[in-house]
Amino acid sequence: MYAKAVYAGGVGPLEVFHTIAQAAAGAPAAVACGYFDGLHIGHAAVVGRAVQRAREEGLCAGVFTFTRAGGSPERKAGAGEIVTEADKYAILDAWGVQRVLAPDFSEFHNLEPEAFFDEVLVRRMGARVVCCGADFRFGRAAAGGAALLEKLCASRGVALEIVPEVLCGGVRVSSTRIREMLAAGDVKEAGRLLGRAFGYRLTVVHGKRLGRTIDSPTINQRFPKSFVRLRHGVYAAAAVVDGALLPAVANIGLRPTVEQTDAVNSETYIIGFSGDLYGRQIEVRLLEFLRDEQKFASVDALRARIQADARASVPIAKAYIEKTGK
Ligand SMILES: Cc1cc2nc3c(=O)[nH]c(=O)nc-3n(C[C@H](O)[C@H](O)[C@H](O)COP(=O)(O)O)c2cc1C
Ligand SMILES: Nc1ncnc2c1ncn2[C@@H]1O[C@H](COP(=O)(O)OP(=O)(O)O)[C@@H](O)[C@H]1O
Repeated sequence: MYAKAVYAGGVGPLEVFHTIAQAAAGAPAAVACGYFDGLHIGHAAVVGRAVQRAREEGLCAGVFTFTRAGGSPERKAGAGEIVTEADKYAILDAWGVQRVLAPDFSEFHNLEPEAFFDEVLVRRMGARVVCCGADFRFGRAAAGGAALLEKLCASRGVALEIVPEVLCGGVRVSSTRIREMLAAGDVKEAGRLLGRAFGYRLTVVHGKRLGRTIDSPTINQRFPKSFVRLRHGVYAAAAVVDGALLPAVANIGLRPTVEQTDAVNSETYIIGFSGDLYGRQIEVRLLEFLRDEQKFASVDALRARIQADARASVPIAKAYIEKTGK
């Protein structure tokens, strides 16, 4: 695993450290803390406060988060990830974050809360300001909460901002709520809680070379094993190619008409596009659920249905592209 990566974009290059041990002692910073799966509008409020405090006080805008390959806090066990790790950094970058420390959970889960605060937040991240949500837990066995954090911040001269919960429809915005919506195919509602359309940027891999023969070439993308569960079926979609948003239609599922597999595939026909996208990272955004995946009696029936799906998607995708502007 690489220790440090630099992403371009945002206000400057974003530095990402993947181990605590290799993160050099940081410049004075305002640090947002959390797992931040999905980077929804509640997370945007917490990270946004750190970015704003950093700008006002001449500090570095930092985020402490973590990965879960080697273990997971109990309350997050088994929950699929709403954003891939790479997308998480890209979004934080766009939000104006400059420095991320994202070790694996296994590297710090045994630290006592005081050690976590002093060694990780203050020394490695240079925290002068800490921003988190009211339910932030830290330290071994999640022993530390807001009250202890307040005490530690006060005794070390660190400012603390506990950012109030963000509500949508009177209910707290949460990653759990978004996962439930995605499992039900409700990508529109999930998009409301995310503050952007739900999507993923993944590498385009080779498929069966069948799409091109039925007038609907599709980019095939494989979800990471840890990814959130999506309702299988066909979605109105948009794809980002060379910075342009294009109307598309996507099938998420197992393609029972042409295959027997348990590997979930994302296949997207980009309407009106032609070109070679193999090996590229392409972002697909799901806008609206159209229908369930079906096993068709013939490839001809599948071909006709995909053309009808594309026609159904176009007005939805065009309206989205017009509204989003790019
Ligand atoms: C809009 C759309 C809808 C689809 N719906 C189904 C479906 O209901 N059932 C199915 O078995 N495959 C479905 N597929 C997947 C096709 O089987 C697949 O795209 C086609 O076989 C081409 O495969 P290839 O990309 O490997 O060449 C759909 C694909 C698209 C783009
Ligand atoms: N309009 C389009 N939408 C999606 N992919 C396209 C389009 N036009 C060309 N392509 C290219 O064709 C490939 C898909 O063709 P297809 O016959 O479905 O083959 P595969 O078996 O690799 O899915 C894509 O990976 C991409 O490189």
